[in-house]
Amino acid sequence: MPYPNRVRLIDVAPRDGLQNEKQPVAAAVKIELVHRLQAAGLREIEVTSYVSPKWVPQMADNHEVMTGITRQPGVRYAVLTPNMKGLEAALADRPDEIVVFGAASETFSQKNINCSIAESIERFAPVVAAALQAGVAVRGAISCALGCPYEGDIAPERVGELARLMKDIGVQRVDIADTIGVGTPLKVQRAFEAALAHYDLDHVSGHFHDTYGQALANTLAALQMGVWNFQSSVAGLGGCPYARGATGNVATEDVVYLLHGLGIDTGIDLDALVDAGAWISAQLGRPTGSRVGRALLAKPAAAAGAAAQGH
Ligand SMILES: CC(C)(COP(=O)([O-])OP(=O)([O-])OC[C@H]1O[C@@H](n2cnc3c(N)ncnc32)[C@H](O)[C@@H]1OP(=O)([O-])[O-])[C@@H](O)C(=O)NCCC(=O)NCCSC(=O)C[C@@](C)(O)CC(=O)[O-]
Repeated sequence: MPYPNRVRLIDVAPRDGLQNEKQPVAAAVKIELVHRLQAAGLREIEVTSYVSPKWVPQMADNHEVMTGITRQPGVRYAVLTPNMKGLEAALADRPDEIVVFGAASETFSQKNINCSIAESIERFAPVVAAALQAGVAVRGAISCALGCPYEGDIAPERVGELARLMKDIGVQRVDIADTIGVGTPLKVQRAFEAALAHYDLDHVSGHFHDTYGQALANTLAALQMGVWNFQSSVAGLGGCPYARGATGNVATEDVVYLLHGLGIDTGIDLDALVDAGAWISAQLGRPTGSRVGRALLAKPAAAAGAAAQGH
């Protein structure tokens, strides 16, 4: 299959990227990060999550962040909601999309949201119905789709089964999430084949962590299947607090460089994105986790500009 002509990227840094930070990150910094991402051309941003602050204290400022951003027309702002309590608080802050997050692994489901997979679907059903009723789009994350920190290998059938359950309760699109970055292209292919039995190509996306350095190869494998929606995190920030050993998401800068090199349109200004990645990394007191970011920041301006165009 030829590569898609365009790819839609969802930057998850403000949520997935910052939920795992040991140090507190001010709401003003999160808001500024969202502004920088939208200025760089991101049209979908995962802003925060409405989860229990006892479980993830880093997202306790969800209301402040969601109400503090200056929204740009054409940008979709998404938030995570695990239950009705989260949904009710989220709806008051007017997200464009909510994300329910399940897992293809029973153990991870218990560790992350304190219930079984079957219970999670029961819990999500009224959340999905109420969001759709309110005119808010619904996405579903299938965590541990390519492997689990507690159970090891995950059979593609389990990904397909969760996709089916999500489809049945009205989830409009699903993310195939490699929570701990153990996937390889063959696993990606099998997991997507399983999900594509229930969702079409326009309604599946890839969410790859880069723990084993496979995330770009996995992105390419999904692209070769026609997948054109991906999640990534500027500066490679990220990780799940309930996934032992998980490191950052693939860096948005690295994915954009790959895509532009393939001649695929993203609508993203790579230089502005690299600046955003350098800025948030400076706020966190460390260098950017993006290889492309590091390379372009080290180059003289003219050469960096050419590289940004994929030459
Ligand atoms: C789902 C629960 C709440 C169950 O947790 P629980 O302890 O079973 O829930 P509960 O209903 O018994 O409530 C416990 C307390 O939390 C409160 N509470 C309950 N719900 C909420 C809420 N929505 N907002 C605010 N507060 C809430 C509730 O009011 C109560 O407060 P108390 O009475 O003790 O004072 C908990 O397990 C939880 O919040 N988990 C979230 C974990 C999380 O955010 N993980 C990271 C995101 S997933 C991820 O990163 C993976 C992903 C998506 O990126 C894809 C990938 O890479 O794989």
